[in-house]
Amino acid sequence: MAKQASNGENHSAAKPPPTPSPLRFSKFFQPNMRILITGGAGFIGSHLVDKLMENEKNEVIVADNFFTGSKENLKKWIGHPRFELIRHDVTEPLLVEVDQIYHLACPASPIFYKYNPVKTIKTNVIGTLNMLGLAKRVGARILLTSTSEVYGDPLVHPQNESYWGNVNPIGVRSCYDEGKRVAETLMFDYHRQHGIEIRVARIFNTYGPRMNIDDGRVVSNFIAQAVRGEPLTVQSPGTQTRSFCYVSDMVDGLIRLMEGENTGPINIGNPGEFTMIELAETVKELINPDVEITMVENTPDDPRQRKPDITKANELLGWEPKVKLRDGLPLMEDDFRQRLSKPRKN
Ligand SMILES: NC(=O)c1ccc[n+]([C@@H]2O[C@H](COP(=O)([O-])OP(=O)(O)OC[C@H]3O[C@@H](n4cnc5c(N)ncnc54)[C@H](O)[C@@H]3O)[C@@H](O)[C@H]2O)c1
Ligand SMILES: O=C(O)[C@H]1O[C@H](OP(=O)(O)OP(=O)(O)OC[C@H]2O[C@@H](n3ccc(=O)[nH]c3=O)[C@H](O)[C@@H]2O)[C@H](O)[C@@H](O)[C@@H]1O
Repeated sequence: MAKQASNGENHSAAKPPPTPSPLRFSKFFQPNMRILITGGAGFIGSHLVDKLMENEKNEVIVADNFFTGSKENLKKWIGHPRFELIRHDVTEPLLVEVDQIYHLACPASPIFYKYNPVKTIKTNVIGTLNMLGLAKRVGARILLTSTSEVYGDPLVHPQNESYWGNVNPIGVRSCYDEGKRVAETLMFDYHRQHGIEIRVARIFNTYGPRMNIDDGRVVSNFIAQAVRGEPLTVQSPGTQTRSFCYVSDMVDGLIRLMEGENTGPINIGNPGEFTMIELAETVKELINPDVEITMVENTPDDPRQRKPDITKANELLGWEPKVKLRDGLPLMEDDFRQRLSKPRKN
């Protein structure tokens, strides 16, 4: 019987996990790990694919509906014998035989998740139910990429995993933050009721190459604006804070969580905290000192502060972020300059 993971709380009612797929016992079985990544054509997902494909024992299957992701992000793997790409919407059931599921599928930028909020809810709830059903059928371990948005506009700072959050259930962000909260509930109910091996990561603002140029999130907006020579749009009041994690650190944390023995939820993020004005000033200094910083209107329910307490990730996964914001921004600038055809002036 597989060892039960722990989040430090009492889940003694958890049933043992179902036995793995009979294919694992077939005489043709290769000792490879077959891994499904939903949302693998997106920003974080495609970096996760790159890292998992480095291990020759891994076979990777990506299922993505290309709403915010693209084949371009995966072009180096298309045609590779250990890689498969499926156009699939997770709100529909998926029948594949896998050992692990990284469940990332969900639009992440506020402009995209608010574009079709009902679809965002369906993706979080029905999509997560479908992936849990798949995990149950084949005995796979499943990791959900939840979010710091489950803490809402937090009244506890920095946020640790035991904080239950301050979320508006009927606001314009609810499709995403309440959707992820239900997704977490489903994960733990499948764990307790069916013995599914689960992992829940609460990801804090992540940035890096391959973010959509017009993604709408703050780091990609400021870098695209600086490279184009346009004003950096700080949404008022500009004193709101975020903590930014470079994508390679994030991928390392997600893999450690999947491979470790703890269910989570575990915060994965970089505790370096910046106001949006500080971020704009840093981008201006590093990328284009000639651009202006302009104040624009904000959107409703924007969290006023956000910073992860990563004690748990540190103690349970031996994880901490390595890339500082000042080192990560130039790496992202290179990628944006290339895609925008705006080389550096010497
Ligand atoms: N980037 C961050 O700062 C951040 C922070 C917290 C949580 N997360 C979570 O991490 C995951 C990945 O985020 P990202 O930044 O890479 O976003 P992204 O938008 O780049 O990637 C999401 C991917 O999911 C796909 N997708 C969306 N709906 C789908 C559906 N119904 N069926 C199949 N595929 C679908 C998209 O096409 C895209 O490829 C998301 O679950 C997000 O909620 C990200
Ligand atoms: O990390 C998280 O948990 C969540 O964080 C983000 O949500 P948010 O922090 O609102 O991300 P942004 O849209 O990048 O906004 C960050 C801050 O920058 C500000 N902002 C945004 C864009 C801009 O051009 N200017 C600007 O000042 C916003 O008002 C906000 O205060 C992501 O979009 C979610 O996918 C993710 O789940």
